[in-house]
Amino acid sequence: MTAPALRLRHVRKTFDHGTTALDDLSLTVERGEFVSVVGPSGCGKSTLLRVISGLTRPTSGDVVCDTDDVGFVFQDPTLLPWRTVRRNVELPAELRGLPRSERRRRATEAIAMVGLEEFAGYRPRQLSGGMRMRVSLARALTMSPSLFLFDEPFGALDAITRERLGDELQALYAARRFAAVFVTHAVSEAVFLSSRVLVMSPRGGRIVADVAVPGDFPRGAQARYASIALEIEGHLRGSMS
Ligand SMILES: Nc1ncnc2c1ncn2[C@@H]1O[C@H](COP(=O)(O)OP(=O)(O)OP(=O)(O)O)[C@@H](O)[C@H]1O
Repeated sequence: MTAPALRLRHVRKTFDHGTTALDDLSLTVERGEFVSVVGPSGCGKSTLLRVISGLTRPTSGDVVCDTDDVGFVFQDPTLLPWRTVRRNVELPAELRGLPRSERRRRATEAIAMVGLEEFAGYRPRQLSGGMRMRVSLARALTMSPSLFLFDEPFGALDAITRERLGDELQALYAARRFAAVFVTHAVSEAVFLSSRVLVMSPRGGRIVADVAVPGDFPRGAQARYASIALEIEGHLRGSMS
């Protein structure tokens, strides 16, 4: 049996002033599994991603994750403004010391995957918000990580761009089958993209529901409105009452 992409066992994170952001949280994400995490603001979603990535140490519990094989995509695309699209996308390969020809090959492939071939020579300020997010996605794709961590990646975009990027991300997932932990406030987005949706409680950072989403990938647009979304909304409301 292959090892899962990620395993958390009884993870607790309590900050110095006493807030418990994660409380006895256990989670396994299998290879190739796309898991979304929804929950109200302040429930611990970002802390969960920080603990998984090793940026924050848990107060107790274990995290098993190969952090060298993880790609990050945040709400803020965090591009270097003085670099072109191509040079931004090349950055992870450059940091790993890959030869120039290999960096270029990987960047070309990743830029094509997000449909930005014509913009490879542009600087970030010349791009729209959606295009900058595509660059951020391409940058994460260059090292072909087996696990992606997404922190509200489409949260700052307008509704149409958000949907389009959701479609593109799903097409990438259908082709590459990486594992993912995708944090979002949007239940319809979570249902559309995921094989499983976790609902976190507003206080105390616990998982209160773990809902499998049926349906093969790629899915049609109507999958955003599947009845399972109502069930998840119900869990969310229940956790907040
Ligand atoms: N570095 C920190 N020091 C102290 N408290 C923190 C720190 N980071 C987060 N917290 C607290 O932990 C709790 C969970 O925060 P977290 O940012 O993980 O929530 P979230 O679900 O990602 O919120 P949002 O959806 O608004 O981004 C909050 O009460 C927050 O105030």
